[in-house]
Amino acid sequence: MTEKCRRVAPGHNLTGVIDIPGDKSISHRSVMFAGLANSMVRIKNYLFSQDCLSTIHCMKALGVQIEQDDNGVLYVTGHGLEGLSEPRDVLDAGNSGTTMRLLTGILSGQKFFSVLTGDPSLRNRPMARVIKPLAGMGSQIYGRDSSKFAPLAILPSPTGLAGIEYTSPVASAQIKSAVLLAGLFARGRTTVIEPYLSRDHTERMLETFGVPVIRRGNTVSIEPVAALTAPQEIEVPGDISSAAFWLVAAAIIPNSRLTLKNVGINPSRTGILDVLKEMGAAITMDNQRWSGSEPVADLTVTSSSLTGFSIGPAIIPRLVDEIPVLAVAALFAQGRSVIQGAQELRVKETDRLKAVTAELTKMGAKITETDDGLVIEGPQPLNFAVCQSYDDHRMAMSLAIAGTAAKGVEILEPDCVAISYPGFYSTLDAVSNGCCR
Ligand SMILES: O=C(O)C1=C[C@@H](OP(=O)(O)O)[C@@H](O)[C@H](O)C1
Ligand SMILES: C=C(OP(=O)(O)O)C(=O)O
Repeated sequence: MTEKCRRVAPGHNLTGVIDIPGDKSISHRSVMFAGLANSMVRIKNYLFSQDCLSTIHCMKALGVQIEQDDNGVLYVTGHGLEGLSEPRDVLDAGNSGTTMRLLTGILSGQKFFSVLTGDPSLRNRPMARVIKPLAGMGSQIYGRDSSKFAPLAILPSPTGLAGIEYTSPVASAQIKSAVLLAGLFARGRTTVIEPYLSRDHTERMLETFGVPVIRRGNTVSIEPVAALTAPQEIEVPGDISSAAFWLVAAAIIPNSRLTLKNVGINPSRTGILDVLKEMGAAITMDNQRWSGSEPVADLTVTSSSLTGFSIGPAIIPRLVDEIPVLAVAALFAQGRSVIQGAQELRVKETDRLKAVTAELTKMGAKITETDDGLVIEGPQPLNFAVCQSYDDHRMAMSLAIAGTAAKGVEILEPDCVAISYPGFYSTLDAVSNGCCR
């Protein structure tokens, strides 16, 4: 049953231990890569959220065998790099930009016709950013409005794909990954150069599947291989973007202490830890270990007094999805916080700069939207408000944390949290009542 609105009560001293659900980016990639290999891969801690279910559905429609056992372990059996088959229907990426853009890279290297679509939000997100480099490799992709938007029709390339050296104007792991995945089907070397390093899960997973990857700063190159060599098992680390809500909540709500288990701490994702620590947050890291090619740790955060921060374009790719909740942290910090270079937020599930400004203003925040960021004056007295999530999961969860830390909030269209974090509200209830373990 879908809820029209959800009331979140003010909370105090959040305590407990939270098992952080699997990383969304790595979950998508694990099923895509395993689907291009030719022996069964066991995937543990896969994120069964709506976005990652979209990836499973699309890969199944492309002929990959995917089964799940009662413990939530996935068993994925592909038929090799040339083993995908023409889907009998339109592929639906739902709300997931990652599914659509990465699949566009894979599909542009196939010898069959396919069409990719998504929900109204995804059909409004820019796709020319992947079509342009892929067309440069010889792929044939057509989209709505002069190939700016989905639905996308992908035809077999008459010439086959050729490697490219592509300098991306945007630091985007989705663009980089789409080009590298197409590179698996291309003649010669494929290179992507980014202005700043975006998350590098694709590079790490390429290596796990036996593809030699050459990396120098923000430049990455691969050569095609005859076949991917699959690991027997992938264990997906917990998602630091989901952990971020609890990091901020425990940092700003007095007398809180939360331990977050099994969080991915890949350096291309840990911008949120750097900024919170610079603000004065008390965060410790224990039990550092490896989960395959990805580093993980348990994080403990206790409440403390915070000060404002100032961040610019270099760190944005390392915390791009955490900016809405970082804006919430800024509401509780002494002094001004400034975020610059975050124009990419305008092309996410909704325009997140606009949405954060509009909704936190309703709660009494002093926040100004700039062309590429936000300026937030903290701390201000905050009030209860009815706020819109814009059906954007990160907006809904950020508003829930703001309401918990302030005087409560009523969130419209609250169910979208299931896009990346289906158990979010039950975990919030549990830590608010101190009964999370
Ligand atoms: O590659 C990925 O898994 C992702 C990359 C980021 O998008 P961009 O590549 O558009 O920056 C991020 O916002 C998204 O949630 C997941
Ligand atoms: C932007 C996001 O995801 P995607 O681009 O995959 O829709 C997100 O999870 O915040």
